[in-house]
Amino acid sequence: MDSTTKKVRPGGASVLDLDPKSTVGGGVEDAYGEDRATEDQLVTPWTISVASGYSLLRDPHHNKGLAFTLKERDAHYIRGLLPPVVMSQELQEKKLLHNIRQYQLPLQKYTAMMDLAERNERLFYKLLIDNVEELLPVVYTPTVGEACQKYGSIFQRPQGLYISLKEKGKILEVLKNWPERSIQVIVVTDGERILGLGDLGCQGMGIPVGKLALYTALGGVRPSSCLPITIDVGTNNEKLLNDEFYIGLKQRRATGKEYADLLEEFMSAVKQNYGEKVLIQFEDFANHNAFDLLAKYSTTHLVFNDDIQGTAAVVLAGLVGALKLLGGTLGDHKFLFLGAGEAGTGIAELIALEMSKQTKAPVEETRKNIWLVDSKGLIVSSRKDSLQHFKKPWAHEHPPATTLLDAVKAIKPTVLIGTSGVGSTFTKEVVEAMVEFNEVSLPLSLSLSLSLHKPLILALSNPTSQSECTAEEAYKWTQGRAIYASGSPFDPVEYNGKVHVPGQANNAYIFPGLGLGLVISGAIRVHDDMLLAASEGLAGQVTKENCEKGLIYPPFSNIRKISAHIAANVAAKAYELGLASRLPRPENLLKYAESCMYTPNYRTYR
Ligand SMILES: NC(=O)C1=CN([C@@H]2O[C@H](COP(=O)(O)OP(=O)(O)OC[C@H]3O[C@@H](n4cnc5c(N)ncnc54)[C@H](OP(=O)(O)O)[C@@H]3O)[C@@H](O)[C@H]2O)C=CC1
Ligand SMILES: CC(=O)C(=O)O
Ligand SMILES: [Mg+2]
Repeated sequence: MDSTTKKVRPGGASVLDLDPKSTVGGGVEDAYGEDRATEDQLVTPWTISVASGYSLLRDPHHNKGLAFTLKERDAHYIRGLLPPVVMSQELQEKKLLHNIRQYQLPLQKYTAMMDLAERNERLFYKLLIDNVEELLPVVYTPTVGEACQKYGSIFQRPQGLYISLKEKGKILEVLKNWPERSIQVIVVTDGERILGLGDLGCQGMGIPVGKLALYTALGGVRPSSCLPITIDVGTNNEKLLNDEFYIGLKQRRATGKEYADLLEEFMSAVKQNYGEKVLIQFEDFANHNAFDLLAKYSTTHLVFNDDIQGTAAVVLAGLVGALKLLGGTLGDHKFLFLGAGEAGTGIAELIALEMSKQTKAPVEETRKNIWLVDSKGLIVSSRKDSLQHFKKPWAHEHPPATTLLDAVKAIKPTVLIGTSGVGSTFTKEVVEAMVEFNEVSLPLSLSLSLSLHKPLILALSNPTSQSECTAEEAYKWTQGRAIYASGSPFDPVEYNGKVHVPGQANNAYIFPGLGLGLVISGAIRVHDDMLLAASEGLAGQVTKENCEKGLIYPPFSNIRKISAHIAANVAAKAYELGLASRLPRPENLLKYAESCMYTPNYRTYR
């Protein structure tokens, strides 16, 4: 396509014919009823291209395949380009689901879904939304992990923007090459810590693509306003460096000033190109960059780190859900983490903050109920000098413990949380120890003494291969007593005649609704209280019926409703804090959030 030419469809309609119906993103509906950028946003070299005929069938944003009516086929020059049948979107969906179910391998299903997204965007989202529990594991964890590992060989077409060291000095130009102008959410990775799979370099692109698919499907953010970006500063993955088919820069990772300068140019270019209300979600950066980037840009940009903050909000909501089963308050519990990186310390800090709000005790006090273990053992004060800054607040006075089992025996936690990225680390001995002392130590109130027989075990590491223990192991080793949730999904487990349904503690519950709330309120900064608001929004959706089934999270099948509640809570907090720029404040934020959500049903083309 000639990007400098305004395209006019054969019928004569051009961008000037558009019906200027305003939308949340400040866009308008185009001649097909799709949301596009307004004319004043269309600074050269962008134009709106209005496809018709053959090219319309190849435009995933507008293509409806066999669902084009005969009238539409005439009006848009596609009669004869399709077989004669006209099929409803529902029937197309049924056919595709049937096809996808025929594939044996998850990666085949993933590829089929991605092909569909590239062919017919609305059908992709309809299929995903209507079958979210079945298809989430296909487009997201665990399959997206395998897709990233094989990303170079799977994909023919780019699904996002690649910004490498070669683009230094030209990042603004690169952003302008993206065909959509009205961007509201960017998910960016540098591929250094992809799930628990390590450094996958440029192949990490599967993660921003997957996360943004969930922004749309789960949170209702328009697909055209989502932009996946991978920053390629090299990779330290020897296998990739030696792979002749590797798609990224074949050099070791840039660090220090070179890295910081590229990121600085990127962040400035984003703000310059899209304004200050574009949300930038940092995803799967290694912790030696993640904390610094968040600290540096959270005062100047609308940024959040999903691994540190989104995960924290989802886990806090799960704990509130678990308290409905266990009784007591957060302060009655003792938490032990395996893994003291982004997820571990992020969750720990939000729990401490919430406890501090509840008890009015200083956060330095509430942190004392929370303990973390890293690759060198329990984090204690005698290690303080050699600890990274994000671990230091957790270095309590205590004798050292080298193994997790020793730490569990010493600390006697009621809640065990895995955020290490290493699979099978919650061994039988560790899990049995959790049961043992939860039975014998009844230190707290009488109301808790009975319920503490249920240890809470969260194995958050992704993908499934890195899970600290499986659902089956957790239920078996605790004789069915554990309350268990994992980062990647597990099937229900039957133990001693009872079916146990594991929860999925994944930040996918939070970021789509959080992002929607930020977008609809025109928030200019992310504040910790918004994370608490998001977490409350999720926890509030756990019903009595869920509790009776032992669930600490509501089912993903309700996720659009859940996201709307999270968005409303986050937006309300943004207004309360004076960080919302969309004025006047809508009176009913829940209704407003719902009304803003993208729905993938086909539109009738004029
Ligand atoms: N469920 C969800 O929603 C989410 C899950 N995650 C998952 O959590 C995992 C960790 O992510 P993240 O926190 O960002 O990673 P980080 O690299 O920031 O942290 C990993 C931590 O685990 C520790 N660790 C590594 N190996 C061991 C070991 N054998 N024994 C004890 N500790 C160990 C590391 O120790 P040291 O510091 O000494 O190196 C580090 O503290 C990943 O698998 C990721 O997929 C992440 C975000 C969200
Ligand atoms: C879920 C997620 O963000 C992670 O595993 O990194
Ligand atoms: Mg992540």
